[in-house]
This record gives sequence, C-alpha cells and structure tokens, in this order.
Amino acid sequence: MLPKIDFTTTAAYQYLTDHFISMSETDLKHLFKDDPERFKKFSILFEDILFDFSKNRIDDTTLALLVQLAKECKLDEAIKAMFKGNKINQTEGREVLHVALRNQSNTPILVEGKDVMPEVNAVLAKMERFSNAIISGNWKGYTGKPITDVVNIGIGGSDLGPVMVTEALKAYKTHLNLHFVSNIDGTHLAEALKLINPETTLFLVASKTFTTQETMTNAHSARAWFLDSGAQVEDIAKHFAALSTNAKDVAAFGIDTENMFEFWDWVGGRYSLWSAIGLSISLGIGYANFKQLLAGAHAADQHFEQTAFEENIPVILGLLGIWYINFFGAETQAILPYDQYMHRFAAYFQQGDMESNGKHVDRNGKAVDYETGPIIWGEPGTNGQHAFYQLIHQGTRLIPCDFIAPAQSLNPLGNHHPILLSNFFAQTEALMNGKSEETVKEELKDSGKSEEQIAELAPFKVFDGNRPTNSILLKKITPFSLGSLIAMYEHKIFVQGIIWNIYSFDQWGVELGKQLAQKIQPELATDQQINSHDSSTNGLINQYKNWR
Ligand SMILES: O=P(O)(O)OC[C@H]1O[C@](O)(CO)[C@@H](O)[C@@H]1O
Repeated sequence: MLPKIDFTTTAAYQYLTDHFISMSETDLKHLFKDDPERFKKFSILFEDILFDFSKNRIDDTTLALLVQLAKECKLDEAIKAMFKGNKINQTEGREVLHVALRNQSNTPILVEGKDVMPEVNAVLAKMERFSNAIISGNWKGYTGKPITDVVNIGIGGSDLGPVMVTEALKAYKTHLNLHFVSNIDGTHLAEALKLINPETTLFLVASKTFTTQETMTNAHSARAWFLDSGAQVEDIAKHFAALSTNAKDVAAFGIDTENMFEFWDWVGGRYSLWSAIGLSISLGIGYANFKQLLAGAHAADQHFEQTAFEENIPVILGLLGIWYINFFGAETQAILPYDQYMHRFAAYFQQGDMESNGKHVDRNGKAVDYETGPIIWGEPGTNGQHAFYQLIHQGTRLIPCDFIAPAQSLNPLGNHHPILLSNFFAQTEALMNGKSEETVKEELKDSGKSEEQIAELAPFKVFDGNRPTNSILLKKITPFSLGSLIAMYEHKIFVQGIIWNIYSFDQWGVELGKQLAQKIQPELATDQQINSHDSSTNGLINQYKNWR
C-alpha cells in the first residue's frame, strides 16, 4: 500500500506557495552572482555522471522545502514499498519490480514470500546462451546458414526501450542487423521484409500479454511470409522466439516454448527493457554489454534507495519537475540529448513518463485539482536548435529543459565533438543569462545601425533569460552509464507519481481507443454506409469506404 496524501494539504506545499512569490521574481543570474558556491552546492557527481541542477530557479530554501514536501508525502516509505515488492500497482494488483531484473547484488526480493531472483537469473542465463549461440553463428537457420538479421516485433514498452538502447549503444554493435517492427501499418513490416532473407532471419515476438493486436497481426504476417518463402512449419523453431509472460498463447502461436523467454506480471511494459524484452539488446550489443546496462541501472537503483533526498539525483529531478509544473505552471519538459546515438531517448520517455503519470484521479479515487504528468518531448542537439529552440528562448512559455551530453565522443571525428559540446554549454548559459536590451542596442550600434533602426529592431533581439535547465554530463555513453541514466529517469517518474498521489504503474487510458477500434473493425468489412456513430465519425468512415 502506498501513502495517500494530498500534497497540496502539506505544510511544505503552503510554504512553497509563499516562497514561490519571491522566487518567481528572482533572476538566476543574480543567484549565481550572490553565491560563488552555487555550482558546487547544486550539482552531484554519481559514478561518471555529473548532474548539474544549479541553473534552476531555486535557492537553499526551495530545495529544503521541496525535500520537506517529499518527506511529508512519505516518499521514503514508498521507495521502500517498491523495493520490498509490495503490490504498489494497486489498480492491477501487482508488484512493481523492474529493480529486481537488474538486481546484480542478488539479494533476495520476495513476491508473495517467494524470492524472484533465481527465476530472474535463470532467464538471464538463457538469454546469455541464446545470444552467444546466435552471435557466434552456432545457431543455424533452416537451410544451415547462420543468422544475420533480427526482427523485433513489439509495440510500446516491447519496442521503444530496445529501439532506444540499441540506437544509443550502436557503437557497441555486434554483426547482427537489427530491425524493429511496431506499427500495425503494413508498411512497417513490408519495409523490414524487403531487407531480410528468411533463411538467415530471427524474429522475436515481443509482447508481455501476447494479445496486443498490432504485435500479433505483425507476427502472423511475418510467420506467413516465412512459410511462403518455402520454409516448413517445423522450421519456425529455428526462426521465431517469444518474449512474453503468456506461455499458453506463445505455444498456440506455434513457437516452441523452449524458445520462449519469460518475464512476469510484476514487470510493467514501459519498464521492461531490463527483462526478456531486452533480448534484442543482448543480441544487438552482446550479452556482456547487456549485463553492463543492468549493472549501471542497479548502481542507480542503489543510489535512489540509499541516498539522502538532498543528494539523490532522481529525487531532485522529480522535485524540480514538481516545482515547475505545480508552481510555475510549466506544461512540458524537454529532454535534449547532445548525442546523435540517443536520438530516441525523448521518445522512449514519452511512453515512460506520459503513460505512467498522465493521470487525473488520485490514489483515493478522486479527481485531482492540480496538474500531473508533463508533456515530454525533445530531439537531439544541435538539430533542435535549428528547429524549436526559438520558442524555448523567446516564446511565452516556461519550458524546463534537460540537456544531456557525453564528454567523450564515440566517433571523435575532427573537431565535431568540441563544436557539439560548445553548443551544449552555450545553450544553457544563453537560456539563463538571456541578452539585455542594453547589450542588444550596443551590438546594433556596433554593427552600424542608425538610432531609428536600433529602436525598431531591439525588442525582437532581447532574450529575457532566466529559463531553467538541468545539465547532465556523462564521461562517455557506455552500457553502464546509459543504464544508470535510464534508471534515474524511471525513478524520477516514480517520485513525481508519489507526490501527485497517483498510481504510476497502470495505463487504463490506452484502453478506450482500443475498444472502439475493435467495434469499428467489423464495420469496415462491408461497403455499407455507417450511421452508428456521431456524424463526424460516420462521415469519415463513409468517405473512407468511398475512396478505398
Ligand atoms: O507488451 P504488450 O503486452 O504487447 O503491450 C505493449 C504495450 O501496450 C500497452 O499496454 C498500452 O499501449 C503498453 O503499456 C505496453 O508497453
């Protein structure tokens, strides 16, 4: 059971409300001028990750009050409840134990009195054996050729994590070519099939439930394509594996349960890349690197579980979000990795964060009267700079941004990396300091503009600044450091969910659209005009029927 506290009724919330009035007037530039120790005070070094949160609109009092808020909301109790294996996903009656999947200390974690670690370790050992057999070429396809291509068929949490990680760690790639098919749009599978040879391809059907319409439709089409190419039903065993919790439906699909990699109900889909769902990662970067990813996440888990809130990176990340969302009224959070390999990082946490905390009913079953989960978005730097940074710098909205960059490039090409990083450093400085009217006018004068032109142009060139950012500087993107970073963002989501008094581990909001699609699907089977919906939906369906 999780505590059920309305955070807006806490003493800390009331203090923060008063404190916000003075802080909303305070300029970050001045906070830095007034306190030479600010960077030292508001930054944390964890392993090879430097988390600098000094460019936020906070002072000592803000941090102390936010920590008090976390304490009043009993965050410590909630963290213990998760790590202990309590059923904190109450609306689904499940434990939340992705931390067990990467529990490299191997300390027992009990689910209903039974230690889950032996099962976790057994699946990991099976993944290791399988990965080694495929990568080494010992595993042969039905015509005796080694596997060259792996197609992961899954969606949501059974796709986004493996895609993001295998892209982020592409520099550690094995010889296997990875393909990911998620969308029900036939184009996705059709394009993947153009690139592969059935004799040398392994399909991973990745689905926790093994009932998801998109995944099962894609998997059946892939199976039909495989059999159409001349393979026999008995050859499926060499070319299809399943990553699932549902052994019965895996067998019914025709996949040998020997080729099934199991995980459990206590692994949420969007937290499952650490489980058997990570098999494509293990194949794509090798099992030893996959293990490093788990080790990095475990180190972050220990940091989260054991560190005082004032020094706890996920806790501070979460509290800063609360500060901006519930006091400053920020609606979105940008995640901006200055690393091309991390180009799917923001997309991954769109599901991670928005499916977890996009909730409007609290743990008492009552509608909340405060904002919850932010809209997560972002693209890699410097592409974003040439697209949407205009709005971050000079728009009317406050957009807290996380800037992420590795100090060492995995492709040290000429002077590319120093240029990239100079942009990384410059952006947070620019967002904080802005550019005053006075400076703008001086610059215009120096460029030879007339007094009239200066007066006309100046307002457009002023930057207010005072825009908050976090900087996360990693020594290098390694499986270990990436594992830590992902786990920290996962725990940040947890922290916010606890404070907002919502359930972060269910996702009822995705059901309604699925149900309606099931109803509409048979209506599309005939050419008959439809009038069972509202006039808009009827009109769209009927026009579709006219045009198809
Ligand atoms: O792994 P499954 O069961 O196919 O589910 C895929 C995805 O569908 C959802 O249940 C809802 O879209 C996600 O939470 C999940 O990651």
